[in-house]
This record gives sequence, C-alpha cells and structure tokens, in this order.
Amino acid sequence: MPQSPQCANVPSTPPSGNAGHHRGKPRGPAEQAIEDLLAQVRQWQFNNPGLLRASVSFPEMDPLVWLETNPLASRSYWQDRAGTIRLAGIGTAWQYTADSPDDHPTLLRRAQALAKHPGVHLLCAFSFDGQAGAGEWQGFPASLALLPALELQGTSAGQQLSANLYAESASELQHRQDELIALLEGLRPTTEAEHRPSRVIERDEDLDFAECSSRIRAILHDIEQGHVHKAVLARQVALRLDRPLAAFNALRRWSAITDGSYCFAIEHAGRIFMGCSPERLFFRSGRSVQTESLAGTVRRGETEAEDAALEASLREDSKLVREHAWVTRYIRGELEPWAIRIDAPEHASVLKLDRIQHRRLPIQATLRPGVGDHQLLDALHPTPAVCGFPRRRAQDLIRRQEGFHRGWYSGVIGLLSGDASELAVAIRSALVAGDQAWCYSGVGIVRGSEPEAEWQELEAKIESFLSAVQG
Ligand SMILES: C=C(O[C@H]1C=CC=C(C(=O)O)[C@@H]1O)C(=O)O
Repeated sequence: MPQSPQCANVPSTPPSGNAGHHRGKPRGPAEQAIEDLLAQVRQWQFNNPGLLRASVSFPEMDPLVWLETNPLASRSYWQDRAGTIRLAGIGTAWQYTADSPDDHPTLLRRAQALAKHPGVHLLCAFSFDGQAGAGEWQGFPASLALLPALELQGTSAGQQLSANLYAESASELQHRQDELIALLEGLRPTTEAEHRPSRVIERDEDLDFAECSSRIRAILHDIEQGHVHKAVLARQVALRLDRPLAAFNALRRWSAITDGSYCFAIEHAGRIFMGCSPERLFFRSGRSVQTESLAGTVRRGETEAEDAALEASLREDSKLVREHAWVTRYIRGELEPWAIRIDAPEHASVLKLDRIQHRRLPIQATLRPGVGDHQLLDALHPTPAVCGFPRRRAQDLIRRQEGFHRGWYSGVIGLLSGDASELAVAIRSALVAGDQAWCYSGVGIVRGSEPEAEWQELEAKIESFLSAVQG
C-alpha cells in the first residue's frame, strides 16, 4: 500500500453517445448522470498505483432510500448532527481493518493519506474495547476505515454521485473497473421510501429488572469503596422480527425522530451496524478541536409543563450536576497533555431528544503542533459517558458486570476528510441481520443512582430504536 496514493480525476465531460446499457431508451436525469459517470469510469487506464475518482451531479434524492433500493454490495451511511453532509456508499474501493488498538495510528495515517484527495471522505469505526468481534459481532474487526466504491454525497451545494477506484497494478485496475461498471449498471432508480416496518415477534433480554438492580448495587458498592467514581452498565436486547428489516428505511425513520443526532450505518460481514447518536467524540479541523461532556439524563415530559420541570431538575439536581462536573473535569484532564489551550462555558446546556434529555457542555481545545487524531482518540475514547472513570477500573468493572460483547456499540464512528475529522460515540445503536436485531443501551452509575430510574432510562433508549423498527 503506497503512502501517497495518486489521484487522477478524469475530465467530467464524457464523450457523447457511448454509454451502453440504456442506449435508445428515454433517460431521466438520474439515468443520464449514471451514464455520464459510466463513460468516465470506462476510460480509466492504469498510470500510477493509487486512487481514481470521478463525480457527476445527481438529482436530489434521499440517500437512505437510495441505499435501501440498491443492496448491490456492502452499504454505508454517515450524516453529521448538523445535517451539513450526508454520505451514502455502496461497495468498497479501499478498506483497512485492524484487530488491535496498536494498529490505530497506521489505520488513521493510511485513511488520512487517501482523504487528502479533494472531495474524498473515509468512514471509520472503532470497537468499544479495542478487540475484534465475538458473538453477534463475529467477523467485525476491532477497527475499520472504508472508502466506498460508489458514493452519493449530499451537501447544501447539491448532490453528487462519485465513483472511486483504488488499484496498485494494471490487472487490479481492470478487475475493479469491471466491478465498478457492474455496480453502476445495476443501480435502480429510487422513488418514495416504501413503508415496510417489521414487527417484533420475540424479545430476548440479557437482563431483567431484578438482575439489573443487583448489578447496579454491585457497581454502587465499588463506588462506595472508592474504586471508581462512575461506571456505565449496558444491556443488550435481542429481537426476532416477523420479516427482514428494511434497515435503511428504519434508519430514516429513526433519524427523523432523533433530530440533531449523528446518523450512521456500516454493513459488514452481512450485518448492518446502525444508529442515531447525540454524542460527539470530537470534531478536529487543523489544530482546533471541539469535544463535549455529556452526562446526566432525565426523561422527556408528557406535557410542556412537565418537560420544563424535568429540564429544571436536570439543571439543578445535585447528583446530576455533580456527575456532569466530574465528567467535564475528567475530559479536560485527558486533553491537557495534548492541548495548549482548553475552553468551556461555565454553564451546561440541555440536549432534548425524543424520549430523554441530557446535560451537555461543549469543550474547545487548541492542540499542540503535531498532535492528531490518534492521540485524541486514545485520550477521549472510551468517554466517561460510555465507560466511566477512572477509565481502566471502570473497564474492569464493566467486564465483570456485563454478560455480552459490546462490539461496535459504544465504540466510535465517523468521517475523515482532508484536514478535518468528525467522530461520534456510537451509542443509540443496533446491529441488524435480516430478521434479527440486537439493540443496546447503557446508563452511567454514580453515587446516588437508583435502580428503578436507571432501568427506566435503559428502557427509554431501547424504545427509541423499537419505534423506528415498527414504523
Ligand atoms: C451509554 C449510553 O448513554 C450515555 C450517554 C449519555 C448519558 C448517559 C447517562 O446519563 O447515563 C449515558 O452515560 C447509551 O445510550 O447507551
């Protein structure tokens, strides 16, 4: 793998009349754009090892509907929480997987070398514990970086369809070109999203309330003993559905009810990991970093008045305020060795989601020269919101208390592009395989946590996914 792949962008005006498979039929704008892209891809020849990329503008369409309609190869999706970029991918032009955190610097360096090419974005994902998958996560690596073969990218400037091809030899180029042409020729036009929700016919819980309470009490005992300040206990719910889940349609519904969240999906080993997370791990542009401390949760109220009262308790309750202050202090401490300056406002804001609300405090830092994503990832992941602190002790406690493998749930997922990276904490997420799904939720346990309230919070997080599945 060369360190500095070449990029040869073919001129965007194709020769007329040479697009084969729809010749003679009337074409819509989407078909015409695909034909134009095909014409460019067919012209590619091997010059240097590296990346070839071509793009055409594409008529507006929902990228999640596009993915649902086109299960031609592994699909992926990323939408930042401001909704400024929506990136849907089909197939794989380049991929790097790692099975140990020791390999993270290499993964990031190689992905970032590719992302230096104009317009190129790479999706990346990291598991919670730095280990490769087991159980339902079998086949998932500890981390992955991915450049899709076909990519539908929507920004405020409009929508583009791009083709990517990475080859190190003429024969590899030939082979990948054939695959890319087959993908482009196989694309189906999309219309409206079909409303095909699934019903849950079986629900298998790893914990019931009694078991959950006893684990919370065990964690509280460790807290009383002074071993940890906070530990996050997660649960897994396995679902059997009455029909295979149209996962990208479900993700579209989920995203609509979790406004202001990151929205993501990666299909790997025949399964789709997807979610709508409110939590930013970090956004880095050059040496400027934005991260946040997210902690403290209450439910949403049934009425405006009740919601406001709950929000007031989120702002004032001493247990929640203390928990949040600890988390903020901890994140600042982790950033300190890497930053020349760290700033945060004095007061937290409240983030309102469909069923719950959180305390959130943005933290802004300026990095020391030479510090990049791998130091930030090491410093911030796993955050106290998904693990606890001190981190190592909380991890040990989680290992003892949880009876399942978290896989990519509560890991990291995001987008690397040029000089900027945006990574989210992969909570509010689920793994889907046909008519099976596993969904996950976690709660932070601190001194004063009450099992009943924590159980309600775990349920509320699962309910959000269930309502997206069932339509
Ligand atoms: C671990 C999860 O949420 C975390 C994020 C924000 C607030 C949390 C809390 O108040 O417990 C959780 O720590 C999850 O949703 O699976």
